[in-house]
Amino acid sequence: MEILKAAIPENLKRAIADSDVDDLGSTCSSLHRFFLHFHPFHQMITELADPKYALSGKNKDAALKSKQLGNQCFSNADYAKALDCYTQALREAPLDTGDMESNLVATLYINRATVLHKMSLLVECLRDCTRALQVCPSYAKAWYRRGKANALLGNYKNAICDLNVAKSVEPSMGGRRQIEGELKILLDQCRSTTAVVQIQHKENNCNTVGEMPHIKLQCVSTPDKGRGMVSSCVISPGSLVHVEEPYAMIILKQCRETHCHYCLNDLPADRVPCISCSIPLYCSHQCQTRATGQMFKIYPDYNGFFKNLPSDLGEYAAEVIQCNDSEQEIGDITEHKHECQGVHWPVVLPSEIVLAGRILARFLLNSSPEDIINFVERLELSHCYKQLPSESKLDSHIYAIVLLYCLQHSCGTMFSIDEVSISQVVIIISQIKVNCMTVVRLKSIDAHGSGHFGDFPFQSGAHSTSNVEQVRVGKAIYKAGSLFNHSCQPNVHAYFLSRALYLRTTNVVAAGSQLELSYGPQVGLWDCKDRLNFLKNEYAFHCLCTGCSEVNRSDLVLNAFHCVNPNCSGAVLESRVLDCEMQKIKHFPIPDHVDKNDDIYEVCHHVFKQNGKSIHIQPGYCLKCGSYCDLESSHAAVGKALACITRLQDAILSQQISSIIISDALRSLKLLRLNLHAYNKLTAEAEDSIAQAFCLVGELQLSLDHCKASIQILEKLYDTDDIVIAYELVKLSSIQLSLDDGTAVESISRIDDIFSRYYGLHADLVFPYLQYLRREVEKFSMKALQ
Ligand SMILES: C[S@@+](CC[C@H](N)C(=O)[O-])C[C@H]1O[C@@H](n2cnc3c(N)ncnc32)[C@H](O)[C@@H]1O
Repeated sequence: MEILKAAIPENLKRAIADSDVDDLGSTCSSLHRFFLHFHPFHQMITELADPKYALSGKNKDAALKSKQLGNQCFSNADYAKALDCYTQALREAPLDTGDMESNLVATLYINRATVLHKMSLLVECLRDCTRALQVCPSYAKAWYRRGKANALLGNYKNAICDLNVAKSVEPSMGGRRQIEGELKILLDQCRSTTAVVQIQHKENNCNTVGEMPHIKLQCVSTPDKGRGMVSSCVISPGSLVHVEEPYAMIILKQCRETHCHYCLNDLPADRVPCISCSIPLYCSHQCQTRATGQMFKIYPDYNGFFKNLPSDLGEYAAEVIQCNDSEQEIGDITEHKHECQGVHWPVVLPSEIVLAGRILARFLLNSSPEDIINFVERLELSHCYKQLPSESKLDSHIYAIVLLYCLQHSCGTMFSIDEVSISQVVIIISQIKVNCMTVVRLKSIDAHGSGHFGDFPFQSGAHSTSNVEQVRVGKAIYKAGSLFNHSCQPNVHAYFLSRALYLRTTNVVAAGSQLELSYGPQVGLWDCKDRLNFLKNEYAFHCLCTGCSEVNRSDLVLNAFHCVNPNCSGAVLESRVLDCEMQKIKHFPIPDHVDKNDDIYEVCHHVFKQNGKSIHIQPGYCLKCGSYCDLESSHAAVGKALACITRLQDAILSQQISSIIISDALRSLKLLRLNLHAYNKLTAEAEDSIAQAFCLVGELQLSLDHCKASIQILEKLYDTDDIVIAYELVKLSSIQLSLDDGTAVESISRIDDIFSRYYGLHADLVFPYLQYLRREVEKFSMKALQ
């Protein structure tokens, strides 16, 4: 890409840098003309899109090599490695090798099932057996392995059926005898138990709870933020106001090996590869089918096989093999289909560009190629082309042309590549910048660094804090979701279940007020200046929300220094923050109305003694008492203290905490408290690190004290019932539980309240750790009763 960029003539680069939407026809056709005569461009497109260079295609030899490696690892009892090798082999193996009796894919599924069995992952083992049977229904070993897994799961009747089918299709006498022996044992076990009988064939399913929004929202035009969403009635906190499936979605590159490429949930151990290329991995055949439109089925007619079995067994076998097929519904998304030939471009191009390709492919699915002229208009998304920096305008021109050529190779000649189609894609790329949502998942992670999405991170009594982390897993365009504007003091919370976007109110929303979510920055997270810069760089707009236009305490104190007067609670600001805050202070409506108990009065009373618009304050002067503070020496002291805290954080990461490092950190904390405002976020972060360190060395009471100190500061920066506080309370409660401290009950009840307001009925699905916390509360109640 850099070669292309460097070769573009300067005057063309300038024209693109200065261009507005109306100029796109001319800039796009000039750049296109230039590339058509530039040999490296054609070479690049060939390497990206020609199936001849498809290194990510299926490859039987590579699959056999990976299989052999897997067999070696299995013999050495290295099951984790064997699992990886067989999965890799499944990624590489072509499905239809023509040989139904010893189909490579079926063999690989059974090899992997054997490993999963050894690892005690029986449900996963069962699913792999079923997959092997879907490719090769007469595979005796697969029925046998399935029977063994079902028996261990207590599904005795199914296990008996599996082994009976295995016996019917097993060609060797010795094999049949072995199965008979197993059957005898099973029949005895079955007689002595009243086991639950259930055909265990279900694939992984995407979790959802069927809650639907009941409130009707309207899209209105606003004077300062364009279109926005409002409700005509009052909405109470915790109400679900919007649910939507994405128009297009893409997994982030760093999650390709860990999350399903369709639903973005965690990949299970029995992950399923794409049928036609070696790139995506899915959590189930259901997701794979929805992403590619290809059914996992090569056996055209199972009936011949079923007919040879006794009728009851035939019915059973049919149900096992065909169950997933009947549940398949292929929507019109199939977003990987046009990328699925093992060619390079979907792997190499940035995620946003591949997402633009998915949007275009979906549009073309329901429209004729000439409609490309209306592509942007029909999508009805706002864009920011004019506001983009020069470099981004050039990049979007280059990527639009490259993407269109790649798509043309992959989809056939469905549209002509000219100034119209190129400028439409340039705008789509700028629409993605403004409208794309980052899909995140909550993860609980313990202080030792091991992460858990679904499980509970530690056993009660272990010394560990449990942190909540948000992990970015994908990017998506939600057409209606894009109509919600941003606020740094949002009244709506966005979260994702599988692919769906859920929006829930967190506060009371008055009738006619806008429903606004946060695009990332929030009051309490960063100060106003940082939020404005972030939104300008990432989304190309100047934020006009209440948080950025009206004075609030959090922005005044988050990065503030301490007044020289030790008893004064006033904030002292450096020029970077003061410039931004002064604008807000000058427009603060009625200073007389600031109540003495008001939290703003607490930190900047002096300012309001001055006269409205003529207010003048210098950096370094206390906003409450007017005293001067030498910020240079404060900066030096804070810098030294922070270096010590960073050393502590490194020691936590490498688990090399010494008493010297902790003592240094405690001295640094004192320095921070002396020099920084009492609600400065850096102090909260230092308190938090010290709490973690004390926890790791088993000093739980000290850990608890510092964790509480950190939360007390954060409660001043955020609302006390903000979700961020709930995440911090998760840490606090984990320490309280380790100490067997009954106040954990109060923390957990606060966590529960906040989570149900932010996630409603989905709280346990989004963060399963809550169930563990509630069980601990029950234990406390039981103890109290004894
Ligand atoms: C995802 S769109 C939201 C819907 C948009 N207002 C529309 O008319 O389509 C994001 C765009 O809305 C506008 N916007 C959203 N929140 C804003 C805010 N807090 N301040 C100013 N403009 C905002 C900006 O133009 C931004 O690029």
